[in-house]
Amino acid sequence: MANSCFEQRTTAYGGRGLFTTTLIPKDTLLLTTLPYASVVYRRYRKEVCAQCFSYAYEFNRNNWKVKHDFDGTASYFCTESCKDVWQSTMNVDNLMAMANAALDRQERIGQKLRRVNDSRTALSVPEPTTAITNAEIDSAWKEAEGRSISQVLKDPLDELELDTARFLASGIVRRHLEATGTNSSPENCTADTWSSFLQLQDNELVYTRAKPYALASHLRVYLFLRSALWFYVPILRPLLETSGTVRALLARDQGNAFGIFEIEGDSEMLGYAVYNSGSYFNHDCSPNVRKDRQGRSMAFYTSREIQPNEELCINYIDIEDDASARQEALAQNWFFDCACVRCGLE
Ligand SMILES: C[S@@+](CC[C@H](N)C(=O)[O-])C[C@H]1O[C@@H](n2cnc3c(N)ncnc32)[C@H](O)[C@@H]1O
Repeated sequence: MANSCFEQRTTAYGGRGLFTTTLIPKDTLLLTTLPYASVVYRRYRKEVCAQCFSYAYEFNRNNWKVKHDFDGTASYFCTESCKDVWQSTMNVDNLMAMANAALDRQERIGQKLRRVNDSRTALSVPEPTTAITNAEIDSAWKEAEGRSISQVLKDPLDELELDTARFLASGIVRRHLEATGTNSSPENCTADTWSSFLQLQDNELVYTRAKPYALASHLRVYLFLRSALWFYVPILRPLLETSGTVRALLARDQGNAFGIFEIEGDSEMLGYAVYNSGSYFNHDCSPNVRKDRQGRSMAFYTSREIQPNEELCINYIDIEDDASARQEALAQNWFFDCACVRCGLE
């Protein structure tokens, strides 16, 4: 749900931001948005509802009992109605269930191979250096695309890479449903589109320069995902034969995704999601907007009265910390120097 009391403009410090067009009272709902792509970490698969992200622990339960089983891979739900919504949105034609089962199967194959072969798959990536260029990144992806699809990685993915593969699968399925017009359910109609996803800031170069080792990891995830889905979910092949969709998802996941935290404690991170229209809120160490996860949706409210033409900002990090700790956290995890007024004054 968008609200006409604010609009997107270019900020003075670079990039786009959201600005008010009128005075907005405190506690006004500015936006409610659904994820374009998301993942519940696999270790929480039984405890977090795959549809509404409810955490069983917060309901004094060990796990959820409503299951959708496909080929030995189960998704868990807090209620039958959440399962029904998931079926009619993400799991149209059983696609998400097939993709998750294919990834689990591929993981088991990798684990078996590890027992007989301890070497790592050699990939052509540039030497880790802060001077990595777009051309070098392009050529590493091209080389990966040229690999045989049936070549199985010699070394299994780690837990983080497997969760990344699941995040990518959700984005690929969403893009497929949109492209084939199979997304007529109300949730899919209100969720953002692939073209709005592509408008998000692309952080591939800045991220690869900050964490050069991540490129090899991303290539491995692409090869794993491609061979897993190629044979078991062939309808998704057009989105996998080149790396374009996977690369676009990875480039925008970094720096735009929101953690899915438990509602009460806000300490346990259960997964993450990209909410396209929520990604235009810049960070401020004295924010005027708070975010509030409501099930699968993310809602944004004003936390004070806001004058016309003020920028609307949330906080990406803990704002109780002192200036140097805040700047360090933003540089390390978000790769930018904070341009907010508070940082300028402290
Ligand atoms: C989630 S995006 C926000 C929207 C973004 N400005 C855009 O044009 O798409 C986060 C990016 O916005 C910029 N940004 C956000 N808050 C900032 C701040 N306080 N100071 C400087 N740059 C900021 C950084 O480039 C950061 O990587």
